[in-house]
Amino acid sequence: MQSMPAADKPNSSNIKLITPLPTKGKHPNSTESQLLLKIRLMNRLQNSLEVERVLTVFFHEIQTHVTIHGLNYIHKELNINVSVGEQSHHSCNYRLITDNEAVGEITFRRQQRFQEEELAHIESLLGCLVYPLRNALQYQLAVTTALKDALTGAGNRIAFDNAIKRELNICRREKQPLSLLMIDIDHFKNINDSYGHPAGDYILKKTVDCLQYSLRNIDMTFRFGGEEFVVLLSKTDLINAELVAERLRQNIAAMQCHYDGQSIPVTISIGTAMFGEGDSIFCLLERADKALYQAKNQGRNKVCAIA
Ligand SMILES: Nc1nc2c(ncn2[C@@H]2O[C@H](COP(=O)(O)OP(=O)(O)OP(=O)(O)O)[C@@H](O)[C@H]2O)c(=O)[nH]1
Repeated sequence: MQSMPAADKPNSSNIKLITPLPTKGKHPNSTESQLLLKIRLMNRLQNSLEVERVLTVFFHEIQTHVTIHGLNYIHKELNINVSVGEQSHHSCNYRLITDNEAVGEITFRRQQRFQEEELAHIESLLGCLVYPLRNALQYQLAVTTALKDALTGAGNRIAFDNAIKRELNICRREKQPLSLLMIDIDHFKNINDSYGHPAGDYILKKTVDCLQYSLRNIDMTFRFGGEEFVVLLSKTDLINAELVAERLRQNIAAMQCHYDGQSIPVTISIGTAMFGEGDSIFCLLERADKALYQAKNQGRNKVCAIA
């Protein structure tokens, strides 16, 4: 593990020093007690493959040796940001690297300034965190990848099946509306035929980027098949779903797509449906599909809804 040393702010008094583990008659800072402490910590850290859980365990364990009020962890590439405890005035941060692999950045916060002895203790305990954290990151990456469409980055069918079950439960329990958009790129075969398959792939990616950019963070986009996508709009009734669908339609039509020096016009058709009482997932999808069929029949680049 390599670490980037702390950047701390001006001191205040009343510094709480490290409280080592009680040991049987030995000096707490002896190598043996340090080793036991690390073994215990590593055992605890290896109990989970969830990044947040690993960090929470580390936060609670480290607290018994060094006073820490808050911990923040960031992995930019994986878009992970975890905070445990409270924000405080003084901080020290470390960049974690193992086997040439970046494992993110961790910041410890507290109200009093960190002392050199404490920083050394934190650094030595961080050595126990790096591998369990790396394993948790790899697990999270594997799970996320398994639920994504490799080409576009949208959720795949497995992700959709999971999401719709979860959203339906929430919608029933909280008596909130739930709407679904079935989206299809118009004349996509012509795009492939006229500009080539790689251009078609590029359009699929651009379309998903534009859909996601145009939606709220909580809305979910899934690739259903070839050039067909589904958007789940939680807590959204049919009227608002139509407004969202119309915004998506307009944004896609205004999207600039250039491939190999050629400009490619793209439009989508959208079928909209809302989950009703006693509805099944199958019925909801069927209504959205019917609405999409109507949009195609009405000349494409259209939004249709079925209540
Ligand atoms: N480039 C590319 N093309 C794909 C992919 N998956 C499916 N397709 C193509 O998408 C096209 C879909 O064509 P159709 O189902 O006839 O639909 P369409 O041409 O969009 O016509 P309408 O939906 O009626 O407007 C087919 O030519 C498929 O080969 C993919 O991952 N990449």
